[in-house]
Amino acid sequence: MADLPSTPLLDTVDTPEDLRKLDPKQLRQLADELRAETISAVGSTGGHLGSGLGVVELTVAIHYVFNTPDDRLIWDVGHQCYPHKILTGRRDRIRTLRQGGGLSGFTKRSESEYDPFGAAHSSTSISAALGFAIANKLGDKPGKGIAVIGDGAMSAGMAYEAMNNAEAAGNRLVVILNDNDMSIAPPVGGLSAYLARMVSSSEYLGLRSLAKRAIRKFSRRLTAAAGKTEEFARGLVTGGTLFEELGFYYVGPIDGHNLEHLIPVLENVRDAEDGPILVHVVTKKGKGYAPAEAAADKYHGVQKFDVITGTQAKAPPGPPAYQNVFADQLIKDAEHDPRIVAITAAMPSGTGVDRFARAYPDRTFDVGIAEQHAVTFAAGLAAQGMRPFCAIYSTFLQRAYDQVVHDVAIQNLPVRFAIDRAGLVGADGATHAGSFDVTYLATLPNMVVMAAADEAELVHMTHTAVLHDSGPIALRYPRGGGTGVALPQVPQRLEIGKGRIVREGKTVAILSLGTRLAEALRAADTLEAKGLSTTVADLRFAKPLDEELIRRLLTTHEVAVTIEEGAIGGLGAHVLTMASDQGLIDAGLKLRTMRLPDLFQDQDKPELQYAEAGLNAENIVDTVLKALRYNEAVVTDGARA
Ligand SMILES: Cc1ncc(C[n+]2csc(CCOP(=O)(O)OP(=O)(O)O)c2C)c(N)n1
Ligand SMILES: CC(=O)[C@@H](O)[C@H](O)COP(=O)(O)O
Ligand SMILES: [Mg+2]
Repeated sequence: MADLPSTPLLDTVDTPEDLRKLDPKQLRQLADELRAETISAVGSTGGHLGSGLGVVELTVAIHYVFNTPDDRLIWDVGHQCYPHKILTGRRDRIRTLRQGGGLSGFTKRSESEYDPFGAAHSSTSISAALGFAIANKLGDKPGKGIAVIGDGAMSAGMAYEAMNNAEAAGNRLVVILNDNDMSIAPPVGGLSAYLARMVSSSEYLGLRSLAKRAIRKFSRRLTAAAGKTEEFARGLVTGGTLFEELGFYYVGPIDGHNLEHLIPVLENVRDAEDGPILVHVVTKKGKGYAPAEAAADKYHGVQKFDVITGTQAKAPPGPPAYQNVFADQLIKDAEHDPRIVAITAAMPSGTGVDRFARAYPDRTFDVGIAEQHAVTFAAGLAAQGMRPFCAIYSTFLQRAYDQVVHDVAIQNLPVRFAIDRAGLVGADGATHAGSFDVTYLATLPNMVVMAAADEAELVHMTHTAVLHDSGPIALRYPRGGGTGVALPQVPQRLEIGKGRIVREGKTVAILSLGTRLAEALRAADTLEAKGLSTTVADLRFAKPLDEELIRRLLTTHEVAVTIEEGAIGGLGAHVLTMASDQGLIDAGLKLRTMRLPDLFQDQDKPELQYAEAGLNAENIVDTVLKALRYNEAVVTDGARA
């Protein structure tokens, strides 16, 4: 393990109360030590780094100036909150970040009173902070709502819905816009260009013009306070802003790494009688760590790394990642079909859309963090005869559900949903798990839902989706690398609603959807060894079901088990409904469904998460044996209990 950094001042600070006892002159040293500790911790765990490094000074300043936890501090997304965790009583566990049983990589209410609101999906902070502010106002309790939101997160509609409604909070609401001119990838769109213009065109005002302007903007108290400090003067920009039009007092742009600017400005904002106030802070993603500052992604999310060199641990060479298999097939299809376009909502590399963009820049659209818009935009494209692929993580597509139903499914428009990160995702935990897409999509009329069992299947499904023009279609696949099967040279067009038999048996039927197929096959080996002849089917489609195949399996086997990487209400529920509707269980068939448990699973290694979920080969065997009321010992002898 690398040497731990020397942090004599940070060692004296366990909570913000300790921090607030320091002399302002000590804060620079504290920030430097906090940064070193953050780098050291993430070096040993991996995780989100660049965003946290960019808000080290801001974290120190906010806790120094405001009265947390009574002032309710909400970090948007929460991926930048590691320095905050270190300062709020969790330093002793900071090297457990994102590990099983350890600290979450995001803010989490159950972890600390300094995390008043859990996050991980973006752009919720202003709404939540407004809720806290209004509740305190109505309850006559002290405490503001403070939202820290990034420029990337500011691209989502929710942020504007909240600002549009914020006036009632008055000075109880403070929004700090952390503008580092980066999302996960470089930011896109008009808002980003607007912020860039504001930053590049701003001039620091002299004290006199500040006074004039401040009289116009703020109450007398704030004006008087502001007049005392040249630093505050530097923080105000001339001219109206979009935020002012929305009813906020705008302060900024401010250098977010300069504590001598930040502290007085935040003190004035804290003491302002009017509001709500938006403070525009300019920071650098990856600040203070050369390898991060130099990286194209500013070290947004990293593997464990060597702190001295910044070299990240390399994953051992293995099969290609699912998102790249998807993108590469789409690129091949797009060669012959100019109607194919790809859409990402601020996740170009995670979804493989960056590869598509390199091949077809004009046919690629990064819409920013705007999943709802992405889906309706795709619906418009589809209605006009294009073949749009909306590549969105399962968890983030949740946000666009109404658009999926209302704009796509009801109109039966051929939008293609490439649903990445389906199933359990590991270190990001419950907020990012792709547990619900089969449930929420397969319930919709017109929708076709496919799940790839391996990367070869993903090639076929991508190609099938390209050619499916009669309505919406979704293909889902997990995070990470494939199974290592050979990729097909020629992709097949799959027949919609038709599964395949992978292994034929007589007594037990395992009906698998998605990448649990490998576990189903392992289970079949064990069952065969116990004398139970086992069929394994890869259903491929959760909707429409292959009713013919399912009926055959359910009527010719003694026990049937469905298995999937999704929550209740998915494949199992649909098979059960079909079996019940068609009277297939009346004659005594033993039908069992295996799916994710009805709880939000915390972060861990994916294989341990699946073991905890009870979706491994051993669990399948166990389910079958229990269904057949076999006694293991008797089974081994080949006799029935
Ligand atoms: C609804 C939603 N979509 C996508 C993401 C994935 N995501 C996490 S952080 C991030 C970039 C955020 O950029 P910004 O708010 O500027 O914060 P920074 O990382 O620059 O500090 C994205 C796209 C998410 N968390 N939530
Ligand atoms: C914070 C956030 O939402 C993303 O950074 C997410 O952690 C990315 O996950 P992947 O690593 O699966 O792309
Ligand atoms: Mg940003």
